[in-house]
Amino acid sequence: MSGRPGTGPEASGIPNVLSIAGSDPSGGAGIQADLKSIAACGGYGMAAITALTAQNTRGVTGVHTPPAAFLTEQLESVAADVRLDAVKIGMLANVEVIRAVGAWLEGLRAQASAAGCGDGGARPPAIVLDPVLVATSGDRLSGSGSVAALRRLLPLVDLATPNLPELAALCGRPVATDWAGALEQARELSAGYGVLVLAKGGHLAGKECPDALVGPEGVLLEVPGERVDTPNTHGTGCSLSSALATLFARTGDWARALVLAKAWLRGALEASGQLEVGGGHGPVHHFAALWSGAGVPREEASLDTWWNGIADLRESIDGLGFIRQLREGTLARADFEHYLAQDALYLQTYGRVLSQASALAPDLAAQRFWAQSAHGCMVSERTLHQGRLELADGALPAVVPSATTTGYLNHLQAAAASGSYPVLAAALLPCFWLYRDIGARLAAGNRPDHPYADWLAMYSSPEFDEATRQAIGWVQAAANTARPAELAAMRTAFRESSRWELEFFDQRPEAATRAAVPGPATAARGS
Ligand SMILES: Nc1ncnc2c1ncn2[C@@H]1O[C@H](COP(=O)(O)OP(=O)(O)O)[C@@H](O)[C@H]1O
Ligand SMILES: Cc1ncc(COP(=O)(O)OP(=O)(O)O)c(N)n1
Repeated sequence: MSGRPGTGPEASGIPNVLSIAGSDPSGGAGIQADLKSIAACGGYGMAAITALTAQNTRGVTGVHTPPAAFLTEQLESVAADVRLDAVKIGMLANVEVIRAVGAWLEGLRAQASAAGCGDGGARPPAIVLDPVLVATSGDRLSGSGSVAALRRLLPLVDLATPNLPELAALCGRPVATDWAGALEQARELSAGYGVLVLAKGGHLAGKECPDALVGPEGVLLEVPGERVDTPNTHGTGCSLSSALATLFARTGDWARALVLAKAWLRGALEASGQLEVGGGHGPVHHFAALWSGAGVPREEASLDTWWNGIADLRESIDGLGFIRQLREGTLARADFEHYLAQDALYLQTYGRVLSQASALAPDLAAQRFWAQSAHGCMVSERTLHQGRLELADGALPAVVPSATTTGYLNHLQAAAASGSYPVLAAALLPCFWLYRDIGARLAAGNRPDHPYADWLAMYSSPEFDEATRQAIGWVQAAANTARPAELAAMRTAFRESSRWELEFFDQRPEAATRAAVPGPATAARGS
């Protein structure tokens, strides 16, 4: 999913990104949203205005469209002077305007091929088309005949980002009612017009909000996402498409740009309540991350990137006989009890380390989260283990910690001893995230007569899901403001804990017997 070779900013590393879009005077959508998004994502933003709208967070009351020839004049003026690394196209109010943009794009292409693209000559910018037809409020933003004209624009762009109604209109089909239907329409559009398509889940019903890059053969990358519970979704399409254009210009890869843009937009949606703008669908908080000190989206600070970076370990965990047998309910009781005994030993020290994260936390809310997690670990999970292992309250299983249990706990205690809250939080996260991930798949095999039904239910419960979501949020917040060396240490700690999780699931009873070496974990357990 890389772009054309060489596309991207020159020496400064700051790409020049042009938005060709309408004006939203309330600032949440159109060129205003685009310029904020481009700046928030690390680009230099420019805007050629296609139309003036009179609108606010409740709706659109008027549209004024200047002559298409004047748009062409704006585009030619900017392009004659400024190197364009990416272009985002938004609201094009009528067929004449769409044709003017199409003619300008063809001119750019012709210039690039005449100059010998790739040989040090002018390169065409990456083009993102957000085919705006109707605003969130339901008001039309493009006139009749626009759909056919937009279809002719598609082969001239690199990526199209229609929402579900726009996708359906471009395909000439009814609006998709589920994600599978949306992906199929996106594939059809991609194959029909030779363009990469971003299928967007914003208009789906339900708590999931996925997006997917789709090519002529089907899905290239799907990025899942939970729906943020907010009315402030005005301009999400404009913001995402300009963020994508900017981040593609910075990374040269659509998949990497999407992962970063989606995480950034999520933060902007979550922080939208901090703004007090209008009484309808308010804007997202484009600068939430920037103003919090996190800076522009960085791949190395994105937890989605970390998660993708442990795909090999996750695959290995999924492939373990232990996990398969646990799901099927065929795991031998002795094996399960061995695992539980080691887990009980692990959790006692893990609870202490969670308490240390609370002690190191930078603010009261984070302090409370880690303290509650320590409490949850010590009470609920120990209760489950004690019940299954038939232990008296507070008693530990009469086994020695395995080399794996000891090694994992040593790693966590070393993170705590480093005194760095971000590093410790990162080290603690896989025990939430990997369990939630595995728990969701294990839960699919759960049934009332499953021998380990209560255990499977705990790790797929809404409470554990929520705790994991919050843990991810706290670690992401810490990563956002971490300096490069600390960020690298966080990522190493996260991967190392994930590797220990794999080993923990893979340990065998005989390995534990061999490895009865008391280490620091044992000492901590006894105190
Ligand atoms: N409530 C929400 N929570 C999380 N992401 C959302 C939410 N609403 C929209 N999005 C995301 O915003 C982007 C724009 O989506 P969509 O609403 O489908 O397009 P448009 O704004 O063009 O109508 C997509 O990445 C989508 O997943
Ligand atoms: C001037 C202008 N352009 C585009 C839109 C539609 O914006 P979009 O990002 O698709 O967001 P929604 O408002 O539909 O969520 C607009 N309203 N005004």
